[in-house]
Amino acid sequence: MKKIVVALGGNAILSKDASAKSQQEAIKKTVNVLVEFIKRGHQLVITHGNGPQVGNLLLQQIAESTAKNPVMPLDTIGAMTEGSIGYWMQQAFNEVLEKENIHKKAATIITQTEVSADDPAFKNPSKPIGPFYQKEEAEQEQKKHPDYIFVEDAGRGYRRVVPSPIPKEVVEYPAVSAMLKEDLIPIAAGGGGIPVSKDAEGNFIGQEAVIDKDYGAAKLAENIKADELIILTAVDYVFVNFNKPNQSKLTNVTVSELKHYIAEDQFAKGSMLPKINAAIEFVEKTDGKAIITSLDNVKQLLEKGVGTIISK
Ligand SMILES: Nc1ncnc2c1ncn2[C@@H]1O[C@H](COP(=O)(O)OP(=O)(O)O)[C@@H](O)[C@H]1O
Ligand SMILES: NC(=O)OP(=O)(O)O
Repeated sequence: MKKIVVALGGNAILSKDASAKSQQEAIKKTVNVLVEFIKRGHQLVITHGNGPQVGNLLLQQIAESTAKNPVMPLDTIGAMTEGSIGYWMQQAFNEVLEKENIHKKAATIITQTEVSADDPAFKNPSKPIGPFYQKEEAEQEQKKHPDYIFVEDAGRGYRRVVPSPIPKEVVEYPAVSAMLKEDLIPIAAGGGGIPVSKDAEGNFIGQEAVIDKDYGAAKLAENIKADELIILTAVDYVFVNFNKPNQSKLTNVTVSELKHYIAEDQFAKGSMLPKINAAIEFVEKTDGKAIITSLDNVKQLLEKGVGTIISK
């Protein structure tokens, strides 16, 4: 039995259609795969992204806001998406667990993640949120919101970027550990957790930011002393020379080999690099392993250890 934190990428929740129904359907498919970990006796903690959802909800709020019904700050919108995605996920899990006759329950913890108020990320927004825009659409949006920053996102279009500070600690990690002791399945640190930092009195205050869920998952895995961090995305393996004729997959790789590949610029900044950095962070700080693979490959991973496996 292993204690495993799984970080779910965008395709596990959202395809092209952002309706609630469509996201719930995608989550049901995802959960049908994740239940394989439970069937094999592992303890599972689920973390998920919220980049599209947090940006979409903010746009909805801006469109309908009035003085009496103001737009919420990003930390609060982050909490709302942790709630909505967590709700979809726990409902899907509990349905599958019941069907499979497994006497366990999943539940969501609205999780805060402590960050430093003077993290340099606040002056250098890098986390893409919300929808993709064509170049002309992004220019129109920029005119409407002169303070926003739009960047090209890994060849997929333009997106707004917001600050994404590095997690220092997942505030509610003891609640996650307590749930595991009770044989429950926690859904926690969704969207990396709500970014908070301490004020002069030592009280937490929300920050206008969105944490990278892979960094949030790595910190949670470290905090709860997990055996494995599994980052599920759209590719079965991490590759060197990705999308080039000499592309080759990484199966078993060490942290020092990965650092060498980072120096060669092998991993795209807005997509694979944060996953690699999160994996390195977890492996360096613990005795655990990190795995990067796809949701489609989970059975192969469980049966044959197929995927990119990162160790010290
Ligand atoms: N070296 C690489 N090896 C594998 N995939 C890479 C590499 N560089 C960039 N990628 C891309 O990164 C993507 C994963 O990042 P992203 O789509 O942002 O993740 P998420 O699943 O969290 O939404 C992969 O699907 C792939 O297209
Ligand atoms: N918070 C976060 O990293 O979300 P995405 O993975 O959806 O971008």
